[in-house]
Amino acid sequence: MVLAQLGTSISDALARMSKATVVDEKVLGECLKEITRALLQSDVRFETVRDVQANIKKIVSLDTLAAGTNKRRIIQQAVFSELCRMLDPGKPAFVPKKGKPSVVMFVGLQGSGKTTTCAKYAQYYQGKGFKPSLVCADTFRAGAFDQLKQNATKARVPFYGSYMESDPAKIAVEGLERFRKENSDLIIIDTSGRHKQEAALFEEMRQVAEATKPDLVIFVMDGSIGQAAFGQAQAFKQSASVGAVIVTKMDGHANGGGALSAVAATKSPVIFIGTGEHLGDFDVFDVRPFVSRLLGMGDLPGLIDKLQDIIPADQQQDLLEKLSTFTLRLLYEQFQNLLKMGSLGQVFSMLPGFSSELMPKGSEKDGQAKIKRYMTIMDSMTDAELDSPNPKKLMTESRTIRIARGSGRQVRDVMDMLDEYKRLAKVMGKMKNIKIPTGKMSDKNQNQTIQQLTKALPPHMLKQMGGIPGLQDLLKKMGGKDMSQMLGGMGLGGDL
Ligand SMILES: Nc1nc2c(ncn2[C@@H]2O[C@H](COP(=O)(O)OP(=O)(O)OP(=O)(O)O)[C@@H](O)[C@H]2O)c(=O)[nH]1
Repeated sequence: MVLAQLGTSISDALARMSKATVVDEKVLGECLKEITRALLQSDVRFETVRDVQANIKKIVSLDTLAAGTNKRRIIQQAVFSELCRMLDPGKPAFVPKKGKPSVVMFVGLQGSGKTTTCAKYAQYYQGKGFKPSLVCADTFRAGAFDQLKQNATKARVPFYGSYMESDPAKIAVEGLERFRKENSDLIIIDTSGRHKQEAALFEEMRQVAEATKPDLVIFVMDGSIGQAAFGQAQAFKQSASVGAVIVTKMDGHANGGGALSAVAATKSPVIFIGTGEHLGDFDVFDVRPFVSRLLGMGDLPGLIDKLQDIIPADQQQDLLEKLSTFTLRLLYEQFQNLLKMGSLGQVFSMLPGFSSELMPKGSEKDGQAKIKRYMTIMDSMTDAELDSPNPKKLMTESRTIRIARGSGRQVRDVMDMLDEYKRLAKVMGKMKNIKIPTGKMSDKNQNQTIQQLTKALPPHMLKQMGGIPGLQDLLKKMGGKDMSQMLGGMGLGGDL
């Protein structure tokens, strides 16, 4: 089962339970059965699923819950915290520090996505202000150096390698020396892979590690192997003092839930997940926000991070000002920003309860197609239409027919697009006035902000965010961010 489906199945089970008039043992039992089934279908190990189920039952002892307690909320929280526990090995990994030279060595089987991931990792840290560099110590696979070179060039990161030298440890040391001289603060070493775990691979890894003394060894693993991840992660951990894991190909048909929980069971921290072939298809793996997204509860801090990567800081203010008149052109620009982000689903899934109409879970491709369709329609509009503060009013029958013809779509499609715009503009209008005070918030400030948010947010979104306690939690996490900046950056505050 693809991860998005796992999340949907679990949230569906919780939603069905929420609809029951009374939550009794039978309703709880049904809900747990569905959750168990979803986890097993996602290839999570049987023992883990059994523990999750037992722990939820332990937390939610219906008999002992006082009358009047919100049983649904307690069950939801229990599911949330059990999923977090399942994925959290409770051990943080080494984190490179800017300006302080670190060496990170990548290991993994052939085809796991190691070389691609080295470049993604370099690009990620470059975006955080580091000076990364890449060394190709893979002398086993012909073409490995060229591939790394290509990726490094794309990421604009300096690289080192050799077509002639056959000793990987020697190349690694030469690369280290070169980049230390150039003041790189994050030297990333890509090593050879093999088709299977074998002595020669481990011996080579040992030699490279001995010669370069890495601060961190990252094991890269293909997420589609599901439960088999347990054995693989265990073997690498023992042979190469692996300090962290990156699970790749979490975008495809991967039994990602299985791989992640299996890795966590070896007590190895997963630090990133690969979600596609492009360099930007790379997400920090942080258990709580991840589970939150999985259950459709959103990950706003993650979203802010992603947005800040995409919309340069100097354009954010500009965007805010433009927001005061939310025109179709602005919506068009925001769609462009979204498409630039590569996998749209990643971004949308970070929005709490984001419109099931525009971007249903598991159907991100359809959502993307819809956005492109809307953009084609807007391409057939005149400047006056795009810049109008009230395009619906402007839209006569003849204009609508002209736009439909021009874009090769039906009149109905044009109307759909305008409805979507209206819906987004309405929420945007409410959002832009909400200011979250910077710095530490006083209780009074926090209460005021919560009151504003409660009024502005659509009721179902508020519910999905966990009501007022959920908002309080969110504000704490956000510190001093401005709500309109956060949502406005998307141009899509809409039926979030
Ligand atoms: N869909 C998807 N494909 C990925 C991801 N990461 C890597 N790939 C693809 O997986 C294939 C193998 O990736 P490589 O980076 O060449 O693998 P490698 O582990 O370095 O292979 P060796 O150098 O032979 O050991 C390539 O086609 C990548 O584009 C990911 O997160 N998602």
